[in-house]
Amino acid sequence: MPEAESVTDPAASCEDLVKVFRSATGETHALRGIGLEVHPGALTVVAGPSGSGKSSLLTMLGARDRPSAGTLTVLGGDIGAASTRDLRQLRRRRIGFVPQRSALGVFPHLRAVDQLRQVAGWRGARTDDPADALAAVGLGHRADHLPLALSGGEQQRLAVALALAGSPALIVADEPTAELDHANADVVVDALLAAAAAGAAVVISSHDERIMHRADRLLRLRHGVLSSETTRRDTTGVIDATGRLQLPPAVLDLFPSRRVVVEIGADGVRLRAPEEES
Ligand SMILES: Nc1ncnc2c1ncn2[C@@H]1O[C@H](COP(=O)(O)OP(=O)(O)OP(=O)(O)O)[C@@H](O)[C@H]1O
Repeated sequence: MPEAESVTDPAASCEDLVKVFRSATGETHALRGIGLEVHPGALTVVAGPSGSGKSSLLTMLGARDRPSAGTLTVLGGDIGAASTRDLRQLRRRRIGFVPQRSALGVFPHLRAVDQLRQVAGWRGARTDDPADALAAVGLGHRADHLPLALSGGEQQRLAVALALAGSPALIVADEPTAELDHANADVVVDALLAAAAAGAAVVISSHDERIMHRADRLLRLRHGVLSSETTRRDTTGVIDATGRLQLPPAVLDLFPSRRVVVEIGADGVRLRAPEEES
């Protein structure tokens, strides 16, 4: 897989990204044409109601699934075109991933400290101190434990430590604080922000407003499309490839009849509800 990206390139980007799941009972369109970029040095949070497509999107950004249509580039590689072997290498060496069921993100038969050594080794970082990595997620006292001896929240924090081990270029975590209390959620977000500050591109999904407030960039999904993008400076609606405009939820509330008058003037474009005086 070509790895021609430069330091200023997005770590991951997609255009018109579509994911359709097919089963005996029919098709589910989980993602309906998404365009976005994930940047190094920033924490991007993906939010949205249950079923809006967060896991489907993160699974693909983590190079664990291929698009049904559209383009997806991760760390310079075209995910739709890459061989299974190339994808496996990319994931192992350069992407830290925390699955939604975090127990699936740990190795059941290895002590916590040995798991960290193993993963850091894959990423060419054999000098990393596993004790530091465990301490960073508040698990310093669990180094010699097997996952079975850890609580659900501790397993989730171990999965985060493994995703961070060896400083991968891209870290993708699907609801990495879902099983944690506020204090431990803050510890995990601190660790993810530290990785971003060190240059990684970090993208996580979350339902937690407190975590959304800590994001450098907040992307909201609705019914498989991107509905808004909020940075520390502003909130923008999203126009898809066919020209449909997705308004941020707070703005949508201003259009109760779901109709909009578009006025084009010398100063720019104004959107108003038909009920509103022009
Ligand atoms: N493997 C699959 N096979 C069939 N349908 C699927 C599959 N995975 C997800 N879906 C469907 O795709 C849609 C999006 O699911 P996804 O898990 O991406 O949403 P989500 O926003 O992560 O939801 P949650 O917050 O509940 O985890 C849902 O309608 C879901 O039922």
